Amino acid sequence: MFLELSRLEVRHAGHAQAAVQALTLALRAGDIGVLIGPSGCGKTSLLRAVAGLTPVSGGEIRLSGSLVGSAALSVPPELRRIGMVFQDYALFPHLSVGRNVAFGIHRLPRAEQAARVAEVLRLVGLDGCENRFAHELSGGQQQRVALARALAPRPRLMLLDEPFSSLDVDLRERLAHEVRGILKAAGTTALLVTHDQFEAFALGDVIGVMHEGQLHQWADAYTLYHRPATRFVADFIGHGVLAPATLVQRGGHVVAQTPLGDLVAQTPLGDLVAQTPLGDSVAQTPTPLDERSAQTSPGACDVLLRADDIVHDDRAPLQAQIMRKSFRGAEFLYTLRLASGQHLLAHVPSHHDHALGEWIGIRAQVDHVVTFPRAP
Ligand SMILES: Nc1ncnc2c1ncn2[C@@H]1O[C@H](COP(=O)(O)OP(=O)(O)OP(=O)(O)O)[C@@H](O)[C@H]1O
Repeated sequence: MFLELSRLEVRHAGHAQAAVQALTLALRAGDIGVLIGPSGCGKTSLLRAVAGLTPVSGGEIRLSGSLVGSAALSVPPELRRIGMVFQDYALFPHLSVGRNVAFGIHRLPRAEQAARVAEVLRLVGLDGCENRFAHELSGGQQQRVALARALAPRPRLMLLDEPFSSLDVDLRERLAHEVRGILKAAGTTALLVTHDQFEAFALGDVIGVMHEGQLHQWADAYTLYHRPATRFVADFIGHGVLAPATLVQRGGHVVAQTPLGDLVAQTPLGDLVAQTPLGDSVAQTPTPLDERSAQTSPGACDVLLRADDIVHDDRAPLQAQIMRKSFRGAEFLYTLRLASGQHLLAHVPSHHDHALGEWIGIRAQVDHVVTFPRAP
């Protein structure tokens, strides 16, 4: 592993609670890790600790196997060979693009500097822009210059803190894909912070969901979405609701009795099978992390029903009333209410444009049945 954080703790003066608490993760060389979570969950504190800009109060940070940060030892930021890109790109507006990019390599001989500047500008798709001024460039171009500047000294790790948040939505998504391509082409290991899950999905090989200083899950996007390890991850990633259900033993199976009918587990502690009108499909339960995690033993539980799990079907006997709808281009996100009062979310193709208050037929088509202990 290239970057290893073991039980990392970061405390800020005047705060009783640590901003980062006993956080452990590992990132392989060449991989892009993304940290995501609500405002104040400790993402920036973690990134700054890795950079050496904020002291570590407990645990360890290792780069390539060497200890660079702990409560007892802190390798200065300039010796960690880490490149950083921030939200506001912080370019020098009165300097040319070339001089901005050369900022971190001014000790190199001039010819080498110029060659490296040209090389990284080519990498970010701005070849030949050396003599333009930073203030003449668009926001997206400026952010690519910031990336080129951070890459120029050949850092062994890149840290990016909300690098796209000052850009408009369209540009953000395009740039997220571009930046992934650039980091991969440069072969750089990177850790990026964002609060936007689409950005995280577009960029990350591995994604960490943080909440109140703790890492709830560190996994690829598919696993986070389909096998959330905690209620918080289930709620934070994607659209869905946690609905009350009861797990009962029936035959050799555990059955989740849900507001949308029975979902059947193959074995008491094994994978779950969703019985759907299209046939049974095998689903997996999350890997339990701790007491907040998946429930597969009989009793009251909450089952995760994603907006994609609820299918609108005029012939379905189960009816739900449309409480709210938001147009998302190809589909609507409907907020529905069952006669029991239970709310659900459903993605429905946008040609099914029903009125608010209308009752529509729905059924469950659950590929991954995920259950958690009932909330107190
Ligand atoms: N320099 C500081 N001094 C004191 N407290 C701080 C400092 N920086 C952050 N904190 C506190 O630490 C906690 C985590 O903040 P942090 O900025 O790491 O979160 P974040 O997830 O990056 O948030 P955001 O998405 O809003 O940037 C917050 O409670 C914050 O108030």
